[in-house]
Amino acid sequence: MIEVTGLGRVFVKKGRQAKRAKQSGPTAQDSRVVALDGVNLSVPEGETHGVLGPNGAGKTTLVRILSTMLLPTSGRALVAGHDVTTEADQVRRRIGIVFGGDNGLYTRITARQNLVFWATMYRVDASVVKRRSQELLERVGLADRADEPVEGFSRGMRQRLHLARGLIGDPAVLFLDEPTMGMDPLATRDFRDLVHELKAEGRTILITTHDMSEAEALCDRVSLVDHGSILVTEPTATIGRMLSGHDRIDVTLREDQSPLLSELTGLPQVERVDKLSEPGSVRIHTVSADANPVVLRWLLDAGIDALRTGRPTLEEVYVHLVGNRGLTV
Ligand SMILES: Nc1ncnc2c1ncn2[C@@H]1O[C@H](COP(=O)(O)OP(=O)(O)OP(=O)(O)O)[C@@H](O)[C@H]1O
Repeated sequence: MIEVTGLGRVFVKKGRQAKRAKQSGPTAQDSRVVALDGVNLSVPEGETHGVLGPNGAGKTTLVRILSTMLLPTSGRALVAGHDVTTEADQVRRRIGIVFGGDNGLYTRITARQNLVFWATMYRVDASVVKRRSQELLERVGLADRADEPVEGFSRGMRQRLHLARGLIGDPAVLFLDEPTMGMDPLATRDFRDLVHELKAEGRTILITTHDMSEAEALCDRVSLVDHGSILVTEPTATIGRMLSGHDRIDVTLREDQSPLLSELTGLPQVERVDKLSEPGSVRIHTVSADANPVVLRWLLDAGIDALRTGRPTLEEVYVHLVGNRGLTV
């Protein structure tokens, strides 16, 4: 549904931006910014795909190119079978875009008027505009506020209206750029439920986020992006496997077992042992998945049976590859 091959985007800083770069010293002299650098990505129909990365990684640039708002400087991207550069009109008819923040809503007019306006922009057939607007207002829980000006809406309500706006053209592909940024936990939960419903309808969804729990809750697969490149694309559920040398076992030691700690740390199959916040609990990082059975046997023989094994989480993989820049958990 989304096929990206060798996609690149270089920005050339102009005017004051370029002058500032030149003044900042020899390393900053280059006025070119490589926002995307040879990105390859394939998102099949019906998948919810997360694009994660720190500020400036290139996430928004990717979404802007895929939604035909920005031209790439190299490479190619197909969305719903159409080229974003040469068939932009065809692409636009099949996509919906939801950006976080306030862009794209007219606050002095009502929620319903916003939808009717955007329906016209999306060339939705006049005979269905009224019905579809009402359906969407109901769907996002705004039917009872539909005829109030948007300026009185909370952040969560605005974001739900954004989603309704993104759905006005009944899109096969939906782009969500930081959709729950700044929302409170309840509004976030409702918004995620809506995204689940859209996924169940078979829509393809590309979502950018800093939020690991959001990616884990919504995405079938994730791509980690940094400095304009995709570092890894993996199923969310199994991404921990890629840190194969980082399997871990959590154990809780009774007080009389604490002398075993130094023996445990000295085992050749153990990479390191970290204290956890719970008293007596430690996390054992083994040197490889193969080492786990040996360490587990040792623990059981030593009478330590309060234990849990696990793979690294998405957050741990992110921190391993990107560092903790831009992380929200
Ligand atoms: N119009 C522009 N002119 C110059 N540089 C730009 C422009 N738009 C983006 N950039 C640069 O391209 C790089 C990628 O930016 P982009 O907005 O895609 O990152 P992002 O991953 O979406 O970051 P954030 O999480 O902060 O939204 C950054 O270095 C940014 O400064």
